[in-house]
Amino acid sequence: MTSSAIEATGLGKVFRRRGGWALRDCTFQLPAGRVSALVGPNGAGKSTLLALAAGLIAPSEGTVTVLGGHPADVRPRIGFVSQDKPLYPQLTIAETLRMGADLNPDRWDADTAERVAAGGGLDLGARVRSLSGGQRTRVALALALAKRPDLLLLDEPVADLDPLARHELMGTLMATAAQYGTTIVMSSHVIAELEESCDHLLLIGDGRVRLAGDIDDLLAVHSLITGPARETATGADFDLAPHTTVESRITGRQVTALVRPAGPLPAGWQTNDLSLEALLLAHLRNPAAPPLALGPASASASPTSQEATSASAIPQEEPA
Ligand SMILES: Nc1ncnc2c1ncn2[C@@H]1O[C@H](COP(=O)(O)OP(=O)(O)OP(=O)(O)O)[C@@H](O)[C@H]1O
Repeated sequence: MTSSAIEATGLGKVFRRRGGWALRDCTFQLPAGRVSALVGPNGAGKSTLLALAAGLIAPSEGTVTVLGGHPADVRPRIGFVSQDKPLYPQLTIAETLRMGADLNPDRWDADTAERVAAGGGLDLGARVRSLSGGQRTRVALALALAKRPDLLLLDEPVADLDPLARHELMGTLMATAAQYGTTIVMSSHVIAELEESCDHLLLIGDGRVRLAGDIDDLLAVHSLITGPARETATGADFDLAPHTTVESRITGRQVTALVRPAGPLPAGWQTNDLSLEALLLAHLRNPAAPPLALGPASASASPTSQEATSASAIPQEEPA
């Protein structure tokens, strides 16, 4: 069975001044040694979730266990790159890296720190305050990677990098994960990027878990289907019961739908290729679609497409 790097139970966070829940009733497990994508619309609670896992803020309710312990106790084993990448503006890059080495004497990888920071032609003597947003990101990633963390939490890590830097640093991240078995959890709005690098998904919306599981398993339990609409006195219609419909659209006499099949599809319906992007966009467009969390059992044993169409392959479907 896959062990968990992050395990949350009923996790919630409310920021008192505003009074609203940034995160509510989140229960999920993110597997160790894998690369997980954290996705959700603006304000969904992704940064809040990563800050809770990094031990920077405390939950208002529920618990989060990280690397088997309390986040604050395992902080030396966590690398965290937050969205605002806080660095000391008056220090040079070289001084920043020295500070990283001083703070992490037992784990520091000076070669990695210099290689990542100096990539893209950056002068290590430059002051942090003179750096562009993307250059600061490079320094923040150098600090996080040089710590040789067991868990890397990255909040939109490449959003402000140019295409070459993005390619280079994503390659470095993936190589690190492969070489050291580092668990990576990264939030991003760029689905194509996540599709290339991640094998596990956590989609949150409105502070709650909407979709969780191995990406291959999640794709296997959904089908993008097209079929004929019925002519009725009031217009075109269709009935996809007993399948769970995430999204449907009628164009002329044809219906296109993303469903979680609960058995064989109706005669005359075709199944089309489903990409991660199509799966995510359909869930993002339909926040009322029933949430689905595939547990670790399905992560270690991917369902075949036939098993995936049976109700038993959809273990934790909940009402919307
Ligand atoms: N320090 C804070 N004080 C008050 N409210 C906060 C604070 N941090 C976050 N929030 C609120 O919590 C909710 C979730 O915010 P969060 O930054 O976690 O979302 P996000 O998914 O990371 O969004 P984005 O994709 O825009 O970065 C939002 O409504 C936000 O306004």
